[in-house]
Amino acid sequence: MSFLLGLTGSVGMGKSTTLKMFAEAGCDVWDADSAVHRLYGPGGAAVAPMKAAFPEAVRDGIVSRETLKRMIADDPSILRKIEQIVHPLVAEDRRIFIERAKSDVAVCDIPLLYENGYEGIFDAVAVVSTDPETQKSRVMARGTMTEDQFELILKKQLPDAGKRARASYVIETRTLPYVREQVAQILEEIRKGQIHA
Ligand SMILES: CC(C)(COP(=O)(O)OP(=O)(O)OC[C@H]1O[C@@H](n2cnc3c(N)ncnc32)[C@H](O)[C@@H]1O)[C@@H](O)C(=O)NCCC(=O)NCCS
Ligand SMILES: Nc1ncnc2c1ncn2[C@@H]1O[C@H](COP(=O)(O)OP(=O)(O)OP(=O)(O)O)[C@@H](O)[C@H]1O
Repeated sequence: MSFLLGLTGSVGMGKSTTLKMFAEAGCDVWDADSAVHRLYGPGGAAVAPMKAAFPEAVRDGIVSRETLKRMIADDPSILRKIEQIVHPLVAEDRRIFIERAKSDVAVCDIPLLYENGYEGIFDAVAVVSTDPETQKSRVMARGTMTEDQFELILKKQLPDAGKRARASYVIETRTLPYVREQVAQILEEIRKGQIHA
């Protein structure tokens, strides 16, 4: 069985970028946003239930994130309904990954790890973090969210300080080489701990 490391952090803090570095270091990795993409895509398990709940958001057999974002902008309470449909399906996808993971350390990137109370699944949790100005400028530079959407998502998330306080490890996502260094250090620590356990 793999040592299970949870990876989280607020929107735009650098989860996906950091997860890639864990993968490059030999870890089996899984991420919730990609699972949502698969579930919304052709043949995805979320397509039928989403079509039943939000017919206008499903076209040509796929869930349109653009339409969802417009709908959420008009009525923010819709996000909660989407979550009720999507989160159990994401949890099942994650369970299968964990069951099949083969590397000594396996990493799951979950944006809402603390908000949804998933801490207990993991042996340790790493939080990616940077200052709020960098965070916002990264999200805005991506051009996929308006400022209002960013603020709405941010409000739904446990503040960065709370995440840092609960973390086993905090990864400062200042520069890419520095993140790589911290990833190597964490893996070394985990592996040492396993050997001495
Ligand atoms: C709102 C949607 C349409 C936005 O799509 P978009 O392609 O622009 O963004 P993407 O999915 O890549 O998410 C970007 C980031 O937003 C944050 N985020 C997304 N959904 C949520 C949510 N329900 N609550 C808080 N933060 C969220 C996360 O930090 C995530 O990494 C989409 O995220 C969605 O359908 N969310 C509901 C499913 C969900 O809760 N996903 C979160 C992981 S399980
Ligand atoms: N350590 C870093 N140094 C410099 N830029 C970074 C670093 N980490 C991430 N970035 C940049 O910040 C942006 C957001 O990073 P990333 O997509 O990894 O964040 P995320 O937390 O997965 O975002 P989301 O919550 O929206 O899914 C990207 O454009 C990425 O290139």
